[in-house]
Amino acid sequence: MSGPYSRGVSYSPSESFEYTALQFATRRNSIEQVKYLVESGTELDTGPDPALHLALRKGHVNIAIVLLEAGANYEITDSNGDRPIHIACAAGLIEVVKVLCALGCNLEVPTRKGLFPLHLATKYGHIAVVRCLCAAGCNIEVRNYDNIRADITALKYGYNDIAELLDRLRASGQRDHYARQLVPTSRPALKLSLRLLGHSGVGKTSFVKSLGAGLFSSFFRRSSSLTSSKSRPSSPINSSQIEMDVTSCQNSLTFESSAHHYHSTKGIHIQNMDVSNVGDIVVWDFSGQESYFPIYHHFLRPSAYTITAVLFSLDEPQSVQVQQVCFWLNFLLARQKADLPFAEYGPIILIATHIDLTRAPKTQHGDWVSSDAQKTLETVQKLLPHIQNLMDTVLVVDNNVPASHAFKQFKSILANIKQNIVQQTIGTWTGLLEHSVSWIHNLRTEYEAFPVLPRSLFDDTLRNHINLLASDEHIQEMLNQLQLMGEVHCINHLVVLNVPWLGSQLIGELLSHHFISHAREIGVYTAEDFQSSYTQCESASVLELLESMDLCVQCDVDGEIEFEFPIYIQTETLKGLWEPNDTRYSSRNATFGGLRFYTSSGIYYMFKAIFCHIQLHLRRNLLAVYAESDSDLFQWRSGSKFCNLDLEGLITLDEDQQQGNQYIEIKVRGPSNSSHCCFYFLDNITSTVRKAIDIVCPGLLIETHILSPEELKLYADDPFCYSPQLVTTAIMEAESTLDIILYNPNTHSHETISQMIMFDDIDLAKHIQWGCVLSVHELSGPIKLRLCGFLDPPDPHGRDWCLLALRLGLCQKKIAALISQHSSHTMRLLDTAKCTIGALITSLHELDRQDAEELVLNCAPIFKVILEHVQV
Ligand SMILES: Nc1nc2c(ncn2[C@@H]2O[C@H](COP(=O)(O)OP(=O)(O)OP(=O)(O)O)[C@@H](O)[C@H]2O)c(=O)[nH]1
Repeated sequence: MSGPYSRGVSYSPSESFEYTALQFATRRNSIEQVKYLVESGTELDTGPDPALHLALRKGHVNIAIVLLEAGANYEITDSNGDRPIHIACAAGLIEVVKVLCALGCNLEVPTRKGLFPLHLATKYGHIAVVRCLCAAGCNIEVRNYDNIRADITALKYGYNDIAELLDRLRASGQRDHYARQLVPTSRPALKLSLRLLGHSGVGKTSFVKSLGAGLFSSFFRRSSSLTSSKSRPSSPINSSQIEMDVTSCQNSLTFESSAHHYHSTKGIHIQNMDVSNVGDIVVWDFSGQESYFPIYHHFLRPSAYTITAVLFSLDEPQSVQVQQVCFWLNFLLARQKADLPFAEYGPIILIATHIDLTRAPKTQHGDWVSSDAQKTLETVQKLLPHIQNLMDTVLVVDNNVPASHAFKQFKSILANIKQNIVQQTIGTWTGLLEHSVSWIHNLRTEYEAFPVLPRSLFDDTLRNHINLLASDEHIQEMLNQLQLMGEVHCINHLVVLNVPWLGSQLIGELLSHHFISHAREIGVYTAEDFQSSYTQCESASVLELLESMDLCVQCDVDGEIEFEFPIYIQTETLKGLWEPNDTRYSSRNATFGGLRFYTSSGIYYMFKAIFCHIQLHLRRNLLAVYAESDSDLFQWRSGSKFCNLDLEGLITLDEDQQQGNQYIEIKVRGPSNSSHCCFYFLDNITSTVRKAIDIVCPGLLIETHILSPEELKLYADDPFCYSPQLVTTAIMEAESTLDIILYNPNTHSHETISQMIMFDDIDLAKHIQWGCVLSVHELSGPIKLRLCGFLDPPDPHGRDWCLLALRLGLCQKKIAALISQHSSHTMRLLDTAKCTIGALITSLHELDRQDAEELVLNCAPIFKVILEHVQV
């Protein structure tokens, strides 16, 4: 064995001993077998080299932990005279050291050579292990058989950081204090967050002001509103355009910024607020202005400690209210991974504002009654049945009357939520967290000009000022808590110390309509150019932060460093980008192919906020994958052209006038006999686009439609799109996939599946796996979530998850095991069922669940590309 095992604790396993099944399984790293043997009660500590020691020698951490949890003896030595703690410390197996310390293992025993666990960790430079041992109370004064302390060992082997740590621990005499700080207390760590979403002008900021208003200021707000009510903003939705039937796919959501007569929120306004009867909460007021949407995903992660309020104005027609609410619920859902337990997503409440501008009646107690608000809630519930955490109540407010019953009701809802989740937070509050809150406060002053620290500097500073023994995990856990409390915001390797500054000053300015309209048309800046446009902070630091937020990408253009900001690109479509008369692609055998991404029905206007991220990832892809080859990427507003040798790809954001929805189109073309290259080229672009969508909107449902290659070749303005439902149904019904032909109503001709997907090269079939033969486990989280919405509620004819489970071949016992109070039955079924997507579609069809069947047909992958090692 190489590495520290052989050097640190020299080891020669006893040859004469015959291994047990457990030892064999351990050596082979077969965790399943180890678990099986442990569960069947096998002897754990047999022989001179017990399984636990063997696992550690081999570095099989998971097996070692299984054995420890099963009760393996951790205080015995192996044939070499080493205990598990010796082997783990020498090898730096921090996870095992943590478990051993938690079990109370003896840390003051030397190896045969007289090295203590602390000496071993020190000798091999494992500072995390040293911290863990010190926090667990090991003796830092202990000397080995040569009378040498561990800090001297550290110096001898060149680990000055460890030597300094041990020195400081000895000098400060604070070791016990540090250790105590890391222990969770029974104090709840809860600080509720309130997020407000909604179109511009619906009254989010006014709601927050009223929520925070005391009795005296309530009077003031009321009287000032009476004088200002005439200056209510014109709605950002042009009502005259809107004649929407919410059941149809036509829609008219618009975000055109009108000249507001009020002070519209810039970016995200984040503030701490002390709400009477609730306590401290953090309020996140998200501006309704569209230019800020591209960064909201950073701040809309799921959290059980957050309530999200979606506001709408009763002054709008009801169809517009429904459409706006659906937009924001879909917006939120799209930005949250769909695979967490329901309890991880905080509740969502609808708030109807501007009731005072309607003719709604009041009760005798002076409370408003609005059947419109109730109708909007009910319609939304019907349209989006899968949103499980939408509260069954809608609050009706006149934002100018903070003392009204509605605000009291909202406060009591907040207090209830807080009460319900307070138990979950027990065990998260530590002395480290407590000290950090005030420390960060001071740090903010120190870094006032630019309150951002790289994570490594943050960790070092925290250890130097607060706790020398805090491990990376302690700090991570503490940062998670601080982030929930709105004290910091972590983006990749950066820690932002002042979150309100990030939301309002930085983002609020750089993504404001004003800044964007004055930005450079081509969206490219050098650091100096950027500095002259944004003078508030030093440009290098800001650019680093913006790059980690995926707002810009750094490029080296002939030795000069430039930053491309897709969000600022305003250049209109370049002429001559996709010329039919380009001779390379005009021969009869030239190759064409493409597809469109649509959002699933009922979800509108999601792509605009994502498209700048797609452009950013296309640039990164070019730099990472195609840097060496003859490639180029041209980008303009709503489009990119990617060229590699003779292949060309066009990626655009377009709007379907008929459907009233946006889509992303990707098409590629190549010269004669380039099918193979085109196929992988298209796959590379498609994967890059999907990656960007998944990063921004991991919960978004996407449909992939295939464009008619024949019409692409003819440069048709609006080529026919074969829907995923059409293609997958044909694949499932066909005897042989390659025989499939589909009718194109535009050209009145037929196209084969090979033409549509494989650039007419049948050989490529071996690089494809059809979607219907993939396992159901490959269905994306959002599809599964929708299926839960369809199949969880009991069906009057029994056509729900239960019958589906029967059809998928599960026995009664297994079906009974799917029933759970805490998670969706359908989700559990989809996670356990061992069947293909095709079998699921067939079963749903047989069950006559057209809704669920269509969903899977439309959103499941049509095919998956098996990647080759050598690509274009
Ligand atoms: N009459 C009446 N006016 C309201 C009500 N709520 C808000 N307003 C007015 O509507 C205007 C816009 O309100 P804001 O609270 O700033 O809107 P917002 O949702 O924060 O808008 P953005 O910051 O642009 O996203 C202001 O002039 C408010 O005084 C309400 O319930 N009744």
